[in-house]
Amino acid sequence: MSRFISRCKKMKEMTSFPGTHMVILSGNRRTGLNRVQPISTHLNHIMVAGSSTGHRRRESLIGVQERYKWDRGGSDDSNTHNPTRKIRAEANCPRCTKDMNLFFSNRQFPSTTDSDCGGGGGGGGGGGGGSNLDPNGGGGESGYQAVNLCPNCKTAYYFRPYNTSPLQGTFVEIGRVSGSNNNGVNSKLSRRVSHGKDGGGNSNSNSISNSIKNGNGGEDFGLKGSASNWLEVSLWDTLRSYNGGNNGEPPETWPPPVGGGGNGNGLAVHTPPGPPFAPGINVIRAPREGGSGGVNGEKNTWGGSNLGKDLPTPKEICKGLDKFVIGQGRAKKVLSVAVYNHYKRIYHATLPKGSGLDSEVLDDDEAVELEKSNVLLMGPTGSGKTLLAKTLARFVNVPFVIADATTLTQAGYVGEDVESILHKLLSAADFNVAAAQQGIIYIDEVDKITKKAESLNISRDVSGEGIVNVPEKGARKHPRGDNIQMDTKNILFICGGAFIDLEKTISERRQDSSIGFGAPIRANMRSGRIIDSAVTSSLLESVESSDLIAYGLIPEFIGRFPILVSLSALTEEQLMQVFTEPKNALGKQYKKLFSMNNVKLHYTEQALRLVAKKAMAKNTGARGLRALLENILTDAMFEIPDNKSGSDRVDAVVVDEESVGSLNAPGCGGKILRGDGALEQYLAKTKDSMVNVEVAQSELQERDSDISSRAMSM
Ligand SMILES: Nc1ncnc2c1ncn2[C@@H]1O[C@H](COP(=O)(O)OP(=O)(O)OP(=O)(O)O)[C@@H](O)[C@H]1O
Repeated sequence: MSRFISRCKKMKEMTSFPGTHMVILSGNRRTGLNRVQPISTHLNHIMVAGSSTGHRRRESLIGVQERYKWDRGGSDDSNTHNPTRKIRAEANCPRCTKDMNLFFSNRQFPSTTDSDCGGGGGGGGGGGGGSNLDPNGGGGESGYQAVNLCPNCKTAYYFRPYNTSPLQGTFVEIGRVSGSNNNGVNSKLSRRVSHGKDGGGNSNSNSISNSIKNGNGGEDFGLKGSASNWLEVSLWDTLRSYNGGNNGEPPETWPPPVGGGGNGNGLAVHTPPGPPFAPGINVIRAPREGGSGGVNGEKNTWGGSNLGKDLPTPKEICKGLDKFVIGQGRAKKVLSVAVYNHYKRIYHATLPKGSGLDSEVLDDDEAVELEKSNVLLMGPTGSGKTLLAKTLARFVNVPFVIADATTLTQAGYVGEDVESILHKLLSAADFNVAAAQQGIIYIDEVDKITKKAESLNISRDVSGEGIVNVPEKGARKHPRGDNIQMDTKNILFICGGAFIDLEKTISERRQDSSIGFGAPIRANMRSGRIIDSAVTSSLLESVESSDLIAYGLIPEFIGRFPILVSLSALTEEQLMQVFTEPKNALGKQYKKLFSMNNVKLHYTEQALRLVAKKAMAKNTGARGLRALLENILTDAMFEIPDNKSGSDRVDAVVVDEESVGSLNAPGCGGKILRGDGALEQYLAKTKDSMVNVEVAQSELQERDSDISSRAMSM
């Protein structure tokens, strides 16, 4: 019981942490020390230097200036009509979310929103950098005045603000520093950006600045004017256009959005990969190296709430699922809505209140906090629970991992624990913490752990809310190792289980309906007869939390899963469809495998039906199909790689009824056809024999009718 409770509580813990992901700063200009309202783990704290409004403010900021040794560039604090404020914000790195200092000046802020903004402008050093980067000696037009380097993941950014309250702007990722030189931008980075003219000062930084400015054939595409269009690249539109000829399903590998990579400007425009950035914050990613993966080989485009308004609608998601999953119409619908709502909720939480950006939300609703809705899938083995969860993750382009509830342990036991599952998720996200924090974790076999519950031993506070420290190296106990903090608030948990005989528990609850539905089921149960699968499905559709508690799951755990979805066992017809129809159909997979040896693979319809019947008899659903097919084809797969020629060459492998055998006995396996044109000859022959069978049958019918008419006339 204790281990079970503990496991459940861990899951509960993981599903309940709150967290903040906002990237918007709100400044309080009157104090001169702008602090972020409690909204951001990404931009935590802001300080402003240089002011036109009084000594108190200036004094309070001197310390800040000295502390960070800001280069004042071309600004003149005494020029009260044209002041430039230099700003340091404590932020979280858009890539790894760890703390970093963000330096910039206000000189690019629009005057309408910031009346004391003016010309001039210098820059500050960021992270490990620290120099005036304005190529025009501090008064240039680029708007990039400082390199900000994340001390943790060594990613270098420019930050270009365009509004102060709330602070909004653009992170421009310059690249990532490899090696151990943290003192600014190292040679790798400088090589990548070395096209610019040297404006003096720190040469690396200057060339970075200039390369961004001049990267597009010397034109300043530097995030003014056209930049806003440039930044409004829609990931989903990109996806759609990318998939123009691909029927709208998600790509195997997500493409860099339009404008990235090869557009000549040396930068890829990406929706940020991780934290749910509000519309006011953009991230422009550095170009990929080698054409795939991120700068360090990692995937650098993630979706989730970053899709914003381009998040596919439930109908679009459902339509996409249809391409991969046979049947399960109701489950697809419920899941599409759940996933859509999940990421919509995260996206809306990032919108600055009262900014007008969240205009769809009525004022009265602003105080309403939306809770996460994790999903519990109930259905027999091989009905598509895991497949649905995996395909959903693919559609919204978030990292996905599968864990097994039976191996979930409390710390100290052998097996997986919360930290290792989260580490897996991090790994699936290429260690992009922010992306992992929006990933999907599928926990299989949650029904199995109920029976193992032994005694109550709670090692963690069940209502515990906070951040999970995930050891960087993935080991569970890693006292001296570095930890990566992960907030589980926005991780979507989908749990699955077969819940064998749950229908009986449901039917017991419904026993008050002594006439109609409940009665025949109880009669069946009393007589020990198997409940018809259609009746089972209907019962499971009416499952309630109380049924699951009666079944053995603990209430606290069930409480975390407001969305209950049942899946039905696939019918024979649907199992046949699984062979041929889905995008990644089993039949197609084996055909591909054989084609790699230049061998054709042919299944007859009767053979597939027989395989489906066998899977039904074994109660393994679609999961059993692969094992059956594998058995049938093993000998052929053993044979075909030995390359032969002429009449010995394997032309094709045919799977017919004989290959499959009978319900209880194996068949002879795939038939190997040798020699050129062997398959055509086989098909012609079987067509002939099928025609012959049809002729024989019609002759038989004629004879029968002849006999009956003769009988009538007698
Ligand atoms: N509805 C379906 N449509 C298409 N393929 C399916 C479907 N259900 C299962 N499959 C196939 O069967 C395999 C196993 O399915 P899946 O892992 O999703 O089953 P499950 O319901 O999660 O089973 P288990 O409870 O045993 O984990 C998948 O790889 C998939 O190819």
